[in-house]
Amino acid sequence: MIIIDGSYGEGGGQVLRTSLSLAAITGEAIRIENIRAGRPKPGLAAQHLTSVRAAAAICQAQVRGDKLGSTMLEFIPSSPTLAGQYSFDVSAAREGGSAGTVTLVLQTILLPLALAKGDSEVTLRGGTHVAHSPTLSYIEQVYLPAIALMGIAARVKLIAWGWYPQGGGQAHLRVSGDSTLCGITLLERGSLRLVQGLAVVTELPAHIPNRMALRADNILRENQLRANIKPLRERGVAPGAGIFLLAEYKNSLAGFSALGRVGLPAEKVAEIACEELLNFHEKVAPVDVHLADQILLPAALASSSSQYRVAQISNHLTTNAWVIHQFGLAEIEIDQTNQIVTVTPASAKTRENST
Ligand SMILES: Nc1ncnc2c1ncn2[C@@H]1O[C@H](COP(=O)(O)OP(=O)(O)OP(=O)(O)O)[C@@H](O)[C@H]1O
Repeated sequence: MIIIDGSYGEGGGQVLRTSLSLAAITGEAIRIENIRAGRPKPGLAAQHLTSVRAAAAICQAQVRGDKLGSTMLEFIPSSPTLAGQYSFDVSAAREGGSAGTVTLVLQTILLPLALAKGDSEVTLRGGTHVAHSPTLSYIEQVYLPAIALMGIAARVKLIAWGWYPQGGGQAHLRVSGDSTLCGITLLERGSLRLVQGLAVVTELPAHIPNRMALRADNILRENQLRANIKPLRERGVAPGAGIFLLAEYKNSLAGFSALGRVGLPAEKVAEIACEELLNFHEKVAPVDVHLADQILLPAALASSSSQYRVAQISNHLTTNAWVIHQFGLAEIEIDQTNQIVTVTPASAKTRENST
């Protein structure tokens, strides 16, 4: 049994989710202790518990400690990952519901399903655009295209917007199985072609997306960036607002978002997302700070090495590298000076040595 200290490094939910994905993929039994010890409310929250349940469903795992607030989890897979049709609801994990994000549940099971025999379809309910996590727009426009380059064919569709605090969103994921993962080299991003954007509201007046779009458009043009920002007003289960910007470089994609809340002017929401994008654009790296930690797992499981330059080395990145190391799957070198991540999967290393 592999024992993981959930308080290591970032000490958040990602230690748990990466461990769950790797347990499902390798069939290794795991125990995670001190879950989310680095957070003000440690232990499993609704999103984490749903991730545990989703991972357990796909590899028929026996689980101990799977309840809200639990700081210890044992997870013993009893079958290789089974492709199929699944449905998971984050709000069902807590009485009174939850807007916990579906995107992190999606990331927990996506790789195991891509490596399983056969195709899968997953319906996910909960938050779709929630702070401190990838939005579903980011998953669709940045994460999935990046891992497509590594051999994973998956598509996601937004069925209903889910914002904090009500949640109630829905997404549908299709994953092709039997994938063979290959490494990625992303050192130069090339020139910026266009910034695509969506300024969206549900159950709020049309002037809000229009003002977000106009402000973003003005800021980006003042900075000599070509932009195409569309305002969108949609129906939803509750009011919500946000802006999602996609920077399309010749060799890479990067995503930036900001969410509205009561009291925050529409223009300010646009400014927050634009500022993030402009900070990234000032640098030369092709991989944004969030994608940097998210592509580490497919890179570690690939049949060849990867190398990518990141805009920032985060605690999430170094912590995820540590978790992967606990499973002995890859050598990961993070060059702090040049901000380059080099991943040599154990399988690629064995092959290199034998040739
Ligand atoms: N704006 C964003 N765009 C894309 N990805 C994001 C964004 N913000 C955070 N992420 C990603 O979301 C993940 C968050 O992991 P983290 O462990 O902090 O999450 P969590 O389970 O919500 O936990 P916790 O409540 O423990 O912080 C990381 O992979 C990070 O890169």
